[in-house]
Order: sequence, then structure tokens, then C-alpha cells
Amino acid sequence: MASADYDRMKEVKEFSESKIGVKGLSDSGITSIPRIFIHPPQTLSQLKPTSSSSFSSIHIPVIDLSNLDSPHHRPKIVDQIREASKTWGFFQVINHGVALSVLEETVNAVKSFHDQPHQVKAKISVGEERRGVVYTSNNDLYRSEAATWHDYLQVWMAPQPPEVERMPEICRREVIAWDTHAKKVAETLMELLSEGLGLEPGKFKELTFSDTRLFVGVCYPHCPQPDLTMGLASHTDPTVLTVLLQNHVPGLQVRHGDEWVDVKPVPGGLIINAGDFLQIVSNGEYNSIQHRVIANPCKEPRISIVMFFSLAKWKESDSYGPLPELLSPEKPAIYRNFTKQEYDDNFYSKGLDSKSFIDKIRI
Ligand SMILES: O=C(O)CCC(=O)C(=O)O
Ligand SMILES: [Fe+2]
Repeated sequence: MASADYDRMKEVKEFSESKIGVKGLSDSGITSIPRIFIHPPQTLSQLKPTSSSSFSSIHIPVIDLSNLDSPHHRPKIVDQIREASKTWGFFQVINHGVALSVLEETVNAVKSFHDQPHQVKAKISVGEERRGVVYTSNNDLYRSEAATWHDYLQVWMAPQPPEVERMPEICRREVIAWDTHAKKVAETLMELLSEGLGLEPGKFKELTFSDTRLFVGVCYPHCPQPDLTMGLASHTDPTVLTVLLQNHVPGLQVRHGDEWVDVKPVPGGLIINAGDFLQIVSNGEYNSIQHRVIANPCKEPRISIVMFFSLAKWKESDSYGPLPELLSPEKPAIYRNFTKQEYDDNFYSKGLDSKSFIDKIRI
């Protein structure tokens, strides 16, 4: 905040070290939020979504994955996914093969984790930044201009899963099970996305996206002043692909043209979105779209389980860019190649504001 007339960092540190979390603040019955959560007026003025009325007919595509193996249905599904990834960058899939009971168990397990007393959650060790198990409040607490109204549990499932004993007992079994299911869904989708660009189904496998999987179980507790803060600030995912499972409490919004569009929870649905890497390797055919979560005005917490699939290793050369197979004189590369180092440096210094990286490498 430009004109913060208080020692903001001190209050951020106190909140962080108290380990009470946003859930703890919410449960304590506060009626106003601490000032470190208050966002600047220019962000807040964009909170009134232009298409949020419940009558709005505009929503991200819902794609039915049944009959994927039928030679009659598959090309139609491939078309729908390509169109959705191009125009929206986001879509929901139904009939993806994961039982409703599994989805419910996963959501309930993450909810149970967050429902524990903060003293219990505080014992979860904070691992190295890119490894292990981390429980914390607020993405980017120190780097962003204002804190956001959520807590999260983060577990690196691959390349190496944490030792079982280090995972919270209350949701360990479900986290491990969800990892397997989400990976399978992501692999199927990446095949369909490959086919959508006229590539062999296995082409995107070369991105080894499923070898780095980050499980994030997010809780957006009730916020007493949802008009003053955000659940999660606007960003694009610095991933290849993201698979998201949410409970029935809404809050996720996707940028579509000039509008913020609510993503309505569809029972049994999974939300899929293309990350920055997919936009780059597809040479802009698929889009990594800005999204955000509004602070939760409902009494019930919003739960989301996000599985991030990132690039593990692509080519020996250690340089990344649009797939040569997709380039032609008519369709020249719109991004230059870049090194993993460049990408990581940008991401870790800029945090979630990684969209600027894509703009930086745009030719
Ligand atoms: O919780 C959500 O619905 C969105 C989470 C998200 O976008 C993220 O963690 O990158
Ligand atoms: Fe995201």
C-alpha cells in the first residue's frame, strides 16, 4: 500500500507467527478484518463483477468426457476442449471417471484438516520452499501488497512425495488417493489437448508435467468484510495444467474479455485450466487466463483442492519455447525460447504475477 501509515511488515509478521490463520480469525468471531488484509481501492473497485447475477447465462464450458474411447465421440470432445482452452482457458469436466464419493471424501478430508485447532495445524512443519508439507495462511503474505482471506495446506507429491509420517494424519489417506486420481485425469486431458493441436496424443507427455505435482488444499473461511479484501488475488497459474476440485460454495472468477465470470460449482465436476507453460508451448493456441477468488461471504467455508502440474524436464537443452511442430511460415513463433533459470527467477521474485513473464518473452 502506497500510503501505509503503520508498520505493515510488523503486523504481517505478527499475524504469520501467531499461526492463528485466517480460519482462526474467522472462528474467533471478529466483525472487522485486520488492516493488513485491506486491498487498495483500485482492486476493490473491480470487485463488483459485471456478470455475477444469478440470471447470467455466461459460464465456462462444461465438457462431458463419457465415451472418450468411442471413435465417434472422441473427436467431438477434442474439439470442445480445444475451443474451450482457446477462448476461455478454463472448462469443467464431468463424467471424468472419478467417483463422486472420492470427490466428497477429498473435500471432507481437507475441510477436516482446516477445522482442527490452529495449535494442531501450527505443528505442521514448514518444509523447504519447493518440497515437503507446508501449512500456512496466505499465499504471498510477504510479497503482496495486501493479505488475502484463505489458509492452505501444500504437499509436494512429486518428484518426491513427503514421508508419510510428515503428512497430516487427518487427511493423509485422501491426499494420496487424490494425487492418483488427479494425475490420471490430467494425463487424459493432456492427450486430448495434444490431439486438439493435431499432435500425437502422447506429445505433451514430453513435458513430463505429471512428474511434478503440487497438492494444495485451500480453505476460504467466512469473511466478515468481503468487500474490503480478496480470497485470492488475480493471477495466472505458472503451470502446465491445473486440476481443481471445489465444494459447493462459490467464489472462483475467471476473466473473460472485460468481464469477471463466476465459475458455478457443478456437482461432480472438475475445473481444468491451462497454465502459462501450456500457453507458451502451444504458441498461444491455448490460453492461461487470469482468475481470482472473492472473499467468502457465506457462513460455510469454501474448500478447493488444487493440483498443479508443472514442467519437470522437457528437452536436454534446458531451453523452453513453442513446440517446433506447431510452427510454420504462416504461424511463426510468437514467444522466444527461454531457460528454466529465467522462468524460475521471474516466478520466485514476482510471485503470482507471472503473466508478465509471458509478456516479456512475447516476440
Ligand atoms: O481456490 C480456487 O478456486 C482457485 C485457486 C487458484 O487459483 C490457485 O491456487 O492458483
Ligand atoms: Fe490459480
